[in-house]
This record gives sequence, C-alpha cells and structure tokens, in this order.
Amino acid sequence: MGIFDRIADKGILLLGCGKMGSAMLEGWLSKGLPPQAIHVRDPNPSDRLKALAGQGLHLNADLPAAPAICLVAVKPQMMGAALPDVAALGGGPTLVLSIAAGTPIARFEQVFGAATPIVRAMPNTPAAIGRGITALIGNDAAGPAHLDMAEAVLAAIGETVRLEHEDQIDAVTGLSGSGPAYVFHLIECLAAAGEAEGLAPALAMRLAKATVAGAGMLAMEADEGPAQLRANVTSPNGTTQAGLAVLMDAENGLPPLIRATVAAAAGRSRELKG
Ligand SMILES: NC(=O)C1=CN([C@@H]2O[C@H](COP(=O)(O)OP(=O)(O)OC[C@H]3O[C@@H](n4cnc5c(N)ncnc54)[C@H](O)[C@@H]3O)[C@@H](O)[C@H]2O)C=CC1
Ligand SMILES: O=C(O)[C@@H]1CCC=N1
Repeated sequence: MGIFDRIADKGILLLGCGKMGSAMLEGWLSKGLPPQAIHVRDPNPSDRLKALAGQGLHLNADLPAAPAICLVAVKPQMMGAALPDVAALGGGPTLVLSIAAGTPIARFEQVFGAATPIVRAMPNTPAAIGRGITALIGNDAAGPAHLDMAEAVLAAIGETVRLEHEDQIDAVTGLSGSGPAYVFHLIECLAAAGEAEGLAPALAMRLAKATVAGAGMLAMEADEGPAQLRANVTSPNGTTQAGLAVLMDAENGLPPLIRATVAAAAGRSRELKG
C-alpha cells in the first residue's frame, strides 16, 4: 500500500486552513486524496472549504480516532488555543506535522508526549502553485516511515529537503520560508525603478515579473551556477557591469542588505520559541 493510500485509509487532520493549509489541501486533492479522507478544523472556513464539505470533507467535525497525520498550520500565536483540541491524538499512531514558524518540537512534545512522532517543517508560499520548498526534521520518536510520510504529504506542494538539526530551521525560515517576500519586493523595486526611468507602470511591472520569473527558471534549469549565469549577462564595460557595480557593493549593496534581512528573519524565528 502506498503512502497516500495509507493516508486515504486512516485520514488526515488539518488544523488551520489559511494560506498554507489551503495550499497543502489543494495539493493533496490534486494527488487524488479523496475529500472524505480529509478532516479540517478552522473557526473561519473559506467558501472553498464549505464546498468541499459538500463533497465529503469533514469540516469542524468530531476528532477522528487515529488519523495518519495531524498537520498543524495555525499561527504560532494561536498554538495555545488550538492544540488542546487535538491533544488527545498524542501517544497513538498519529504523526504530528507542524509547519508553524518558531514553535519548537519540544512545545509539541509537551502537548502530545515525547513518545508521539513529531515532524517540524518549514514550507513557503510558492506551495500554492506546487513550486514550494519545505525543509523538515523529526523528533526521536519519528522513524524513517514517519519522515517518509511527512515528505509524501509535503511533496504535494513542491520540493522537500531533510535537515540534520532542529536549530537549522531558523536559518531556513529566514531564507526560504520568508524568502518569497524578499523576491516579491525585488519585483516591486525593479518595477518602480523602471518607472523612474520613464516606463509606464504596467509595462515596468510586466518586465520586472518576467525578468525575475525567467531568471529563476533559468537558475533552476541551467547546468551553470548563478555566478556564471550572472557573468553570462555581463558584457565587459557594458550596461550590466555598470548596474552590478552598485548592486554588489560590499558596503552599501545587496550582500550586506540580504545578510541583515535573513539575519533579522532568522532572529525572529529564534525569538518566537519564547
Ligand atoms: N505564510 C507563509 O509564508 C508561511 C507560513 N508558515 C506558517 O504556517 C502557519 C500558517 O500560516 P498562514 O497559512 O500564513 O496563516 P493564515 O492566517 O492564513 O492561516 C491560519 C488559519 O488558522 C485558523 N485558526 C485560527 N485559530 C484556530 C484554531 N484555534 N484552530 C484551528 N484553526 C485556527 C485561521 O482561521 C486561519 O484560517 C503559521 O504557523 C506560519 O508560521 C510557514 C511557512 C510559510
Ligand atoms: O512571516 C512568518 O512568520 C511566516 C513564516 C515564514 C513565512 N511566513
């Protein structure tokens, strides 16, 4: 029996179905998981969730006895209110899988017990189009089969990567968890700069989006690394060289700015541990 068949058989409980929860839910449905196997708890269900409830999804219903997975996708600040509702799943076969920023495995062990298999993961919002990347790490009770199961449900929204230490997840959060926001801001900045150089807003935005998307796809697909791809754009004494002299300035350019950006986000992830 495949992992998704087992999940279909035992069911999966999604605690919190906002931006990330709904991206995962759509990923599972597209992989063929039937709505009947999915239990969702969320005090503010979307119209889409209500429609799925009409097709058999269990919405704010009784706690399933022993689902294969309880996926925690509420905000870290909501954990205290949300976890008591599902604490009864601890100590059984259910794998607790959290995508919450900052909230450590130890917090879940307090609620569910240290014998409960727990996996902590950090996805990102390109999950909404199946192009996310999620890093994951398990507790001592999470064996290879639990990690495989966590990876299978997370693979429905993109790539997965396993970590060796839980501490790494703060850096992951600062880089890829929050990273899409940095790239979206880069698009905004490029478009604004194009406007400042005289382009109409719609044209500047179209050029900025296509440039970031195209460069991202090229970086993923090319055999050459980003440094060589950058060199390929840069003609000696040409336009790119003039631009990069500003962008790559060691004191005032992008390197120290990105370093400080990722450090601030990773630092906030460490703070959220409380
Ligand atoms: N948005 C992002 O880029 C990423 C978010 N995360 C993490 O994912 C988690 C969810 O984030 P988002 O989806 O962005 O937040 P969101 O605010 O879109 O969704 C949270 C959902 O939880 C529901 N909720 C509130 N109290 C609840 C309760 N007691 N029981 C059940 N559901 C409850 C809300 O109604 C809402 O639908 C957070 O812990 C966040 O740290 C992780 C990676 C990326
Ligand atoms: O901003 C946050 O706290 C969440 C975690 C990573 C992305 N969004």
